[in-house]
Amino acid sequence: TQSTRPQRLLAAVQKNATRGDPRSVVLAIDQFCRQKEWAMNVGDEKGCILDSVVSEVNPGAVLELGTYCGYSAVRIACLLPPHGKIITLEFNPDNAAIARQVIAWAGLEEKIQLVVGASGDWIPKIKEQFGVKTFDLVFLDHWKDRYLPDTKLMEECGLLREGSILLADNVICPGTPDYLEYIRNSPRYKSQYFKSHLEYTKVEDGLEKSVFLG
Ligand SMILES: CCCNc1ncnc2c1ncn2[C@@H]1O[C@H](/C=C/CNC(=O)c2cc(-c3ccc(F)cc3)cc(O)c2O)[C@@H](O)[C@H]1O
Ligand SMILES: [Mg+2]
Repeated sequence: TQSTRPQRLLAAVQKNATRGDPRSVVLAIDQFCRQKEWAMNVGDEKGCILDSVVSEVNPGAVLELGTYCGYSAVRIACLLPPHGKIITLEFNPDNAAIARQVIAWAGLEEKIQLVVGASGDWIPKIKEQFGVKTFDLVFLDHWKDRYLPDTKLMEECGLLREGSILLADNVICPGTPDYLEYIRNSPRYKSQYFKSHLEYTKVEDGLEKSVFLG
């Protein structure tokens, strides 16, 4: 039977990356996506911007919406401080199964909590289920029309504190117009656009970094 792209991406990690070496996993995925098949990972160029934001925030608690194959969860997790953790939500069980194996190959199972389910269902339950008070950093990379409703839900559920950082992928391509309009005009956020390119291409895209002001 025909394999899926996530399955072929995982095979490339297992073939080309060193077990327990997260940076070799990131490199193997980027090389696979550049040389073999494009896939919707945040990628190496926007990944460097993600790295700089993670390093600056030095987060103890990170939430990621949309794990896909685990590329950004691995990239974030290898920059976390010793007790830092990332909770990543993925509602497609096939993608979650691949991501779990990518995360295991990187040796980051202790730092990354992969939860299979929809963000809308899980955001209201995170506090009680995972003993998280608020998130220092949220990385949004799931369906683009869900960035805004999920941001409002995170506000309502008290998951954001003064100084929490939201970092959103794809605000240009595919685009998240309603989210951008809200976040850039809300007095409760201070936003900054980081111009870059769609992963593995020359097409414009970028990340929007927003600080919640409380
Ligand atoms: C109930 C839906 C909302 N809640 C959700 N909760 C948990 N996981 C969710 C999710 N939505 C989607 N997901 C998962 O995130 C992933 C989806 C990500 C969507 N991303 C994109 O569409 C995307 C698309 C592009 C893209 C850009 C240009 C192009 F020509 C083609 C594609 C580039 C990107 O960087 C992208 O992130 C999947 O694994 C999906 O199962
Ligand atoms: Mg993306």
